[in-house]
Amino acid sequence: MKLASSENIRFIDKEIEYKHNTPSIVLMENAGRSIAEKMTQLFSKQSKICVLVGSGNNGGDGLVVARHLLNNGCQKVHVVICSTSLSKDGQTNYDILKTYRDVEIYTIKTLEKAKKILWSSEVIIDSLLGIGVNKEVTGIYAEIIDLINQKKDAKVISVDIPSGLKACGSLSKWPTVKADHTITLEFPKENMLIYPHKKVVGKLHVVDIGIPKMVRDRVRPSSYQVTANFVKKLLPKHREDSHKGDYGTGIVLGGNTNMAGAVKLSSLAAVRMGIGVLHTIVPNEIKNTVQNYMPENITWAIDYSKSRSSLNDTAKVLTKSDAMALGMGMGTKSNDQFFEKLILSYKKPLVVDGDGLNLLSKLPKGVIKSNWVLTPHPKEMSRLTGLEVSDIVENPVEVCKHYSKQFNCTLVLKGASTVICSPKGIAFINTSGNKSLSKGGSGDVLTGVILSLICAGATPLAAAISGVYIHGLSSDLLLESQNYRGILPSDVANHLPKAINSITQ
Ligand SMILES: NC(=O)C1=CN([C@@H]2O[C@H](COP(=O)(O)OP(=O)(O)OC[C@H]3O[C@@H](n4cnc5c(N)ncnc54)[C@H](OP(=O)(O)O)[C@@H]3O)[C@@H](O)[C@H]2O)[C@@H](O)CC1
Ligand SMILES: Nc1ncnc2c1ncn2[C@@H]1O[C@H](COP(=O)(O)OP(=O)(O)O)[C@@H](O)[C@H]1O
Ligand SMILES: [K+]
Repeated sequence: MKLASSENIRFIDKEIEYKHNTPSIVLMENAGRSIAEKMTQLFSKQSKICVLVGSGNNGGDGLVVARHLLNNGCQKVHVVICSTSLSKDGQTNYDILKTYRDVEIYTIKTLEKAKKILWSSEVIIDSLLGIGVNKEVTGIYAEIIDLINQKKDAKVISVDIPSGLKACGSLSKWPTVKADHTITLEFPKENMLIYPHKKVVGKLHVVDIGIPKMVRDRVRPSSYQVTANFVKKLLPKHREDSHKGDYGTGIVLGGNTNMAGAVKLSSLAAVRMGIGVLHTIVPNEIKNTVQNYMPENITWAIDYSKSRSSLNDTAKVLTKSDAMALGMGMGTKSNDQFFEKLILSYKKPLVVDGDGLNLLSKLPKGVIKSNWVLTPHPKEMSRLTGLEVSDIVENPVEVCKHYSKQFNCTLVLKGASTVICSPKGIAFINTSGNKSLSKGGSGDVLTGVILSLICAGATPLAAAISGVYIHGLSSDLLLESQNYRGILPSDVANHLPKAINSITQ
C-alpha cells in the first residue's frame, strides 16, 4: 500500500485542481464529510465536542467536520479558532459555519478560555496542524497541545495527522498531540506506521476523499506498507510436481564455541520455510550439537583461524549453493580474514546478519554487492554507518533509504517496526510482529526465512520484504493463543507454515 509524503499530497491537490478542474474546496468538503462520518462510529452524538482549528487547511477540514457533526445530530459542538487568520477555504467554511445556530464558535484570545472549553469536553477534535507543519511548534499551539495531552479523560481524534507530527522524517522535539484516533485522508503517511512516531497516532483510520483512481495511480511514493496481498504476490510459486532442486540449496554459516543456538535457529527457520537442501557450516567444536539438532540439515566443520583450508574443505558446497546466510553467532575474534576471503569469493546472494555485520563494519563498504541483504538492528547499523543509535531509531526510514542506496544492496533495518529498503532507496515498512520477538534469537530466525525464500527463487529484495512480514505474522498468530513472554524464537520458526497458510489460502 502506498504511503504518502507531504509532497505526494501537494501533487494530488495540484492534479485535482489544475488537470481535473476541481476547486480545492471540493476536496476539503469531501474530507470533512468523510471524517465526520467516521467519527459517528467513535463517540455518541450526546458527547460534548470541542473542535480546535488552526490556520491552514487542516483547520479548514475541522470546520467542515464541525458542520457535518451538527448535520448528523451532534448537539454540543464548540469550535475554538486558535489562529488570527484562516486559509482561503478555511475562511469560506468559517463563513458557512457561523450561520448555523447550534454551534458555539470562539476565537481564542487567552489560553484560559480555551482551557475552560477543553476541560469540560468529552471529545477533542484536533485540526490545529496537518501535513503542512514546517517549523518548530511553539507559542499558543504548543500550549494547547500540552493541554490536550494533559487531559486524560477525553477522546482525542486528530484530523489527518496528530498536530505537530511530520508526515515523514525524523522525530520532532516539539510538542505533538497524542491522539486516541487519527483519521487520515486517502493514504497513510509514512511516519504513522513507524515507531517512535506511531505512538502518537492511536488507532489509524484511512478515509476516502474522492481522489480519482487515475490520480492515485500517478502518485509515486518513496515508501510502501507491506501487506499480506503484496507478500502473496512476491512468494515463489511451488508446483505439485516439484523436486527439492526447485527450492534451492542454501548455506547457513556461523556459530562459535558458546554460540551454537544462532545457527540452529536460522537452520530451523530455513527448513520450516521450505528450503530444498540446507548445509550448515560451523566450527568443529559445535558440529555435533548442530548436526543433532535436526536431521534435515547437512553439517560441515571449519576452523575460522585457518581460512585457506576451511574454504578449500567447503569449496564444493559453496559452489553448489544458491545463497548463503552468514554471521549468526560467529563472534568477531580471529575470523576476520576468513570472513573477508569468503565474502570476496562468494558470488551468489548473501544474507549478512549478526557478527557478520560487525565484521563487515571494519571493511570498506565497496565490498558489498547488490545481491546482498544486510539485516542490522540499530546497534549493528550504528557500527556499519558510524551514526549514533539515537539518530537511527529517531529516523529509521530516511536512514535506511540513504544507506541502502549508498551500500547498493537490500537493507533490513530491524526494530519494533522494520524498514526494508531496495538498493534504489525505496522503503517498505513492515507492521506485522509484536513484542514476543524482543528476545535473543528472533533475528536468527528471520535470517533463515530470508535465505530460504532466496533459494526458492525470490529476488533478495522480495525475500527480505516477504520474509520480514511472514516472520512477524508467525509471532502474531502465536500471540492469539499465548502470552508474548513465553513465545520462543523456535516457536516462531515452527509456526512459519501456519503463517504462510494464512497468506496463501
Ligand atoms: N489531498 C489531501 O490530502 C487534502 C488535505 N487537506 C487538508 O489540508 C491539510 C494541509 O493543509 P496546509 O497545507 O494548509 O497545512 P496545515 O498543516 O493545515 O497548516 C499549515 C499552516 O500552518 C502554519 N504552520 C506550519 N507549521 C507551524 C507551526 N509549527 N506553528 C504554527 N504554524 C505553523 C503554516 O504557516 P506558514 O508556513 O505560513 O508560516 C500554514 O499556515 C492536510 O493535513 C489536510 O488536513 C484537505 O483540506 C484537502 C485535500
Ligand atoms: N516489539 C517488537 N515488535 C515487532 N518485532 C520485533 C519487536 N522486537 C523485536 N522484533 C523483531 O525481532 C527481531 C530481533 O532481531 P535481533 O535483535 O537481531 O535478534 P537476535 O540477534 O538476538 O537474533 C527483528 O526481526 C525485530 O524486528
Ligand atoms: K491535525
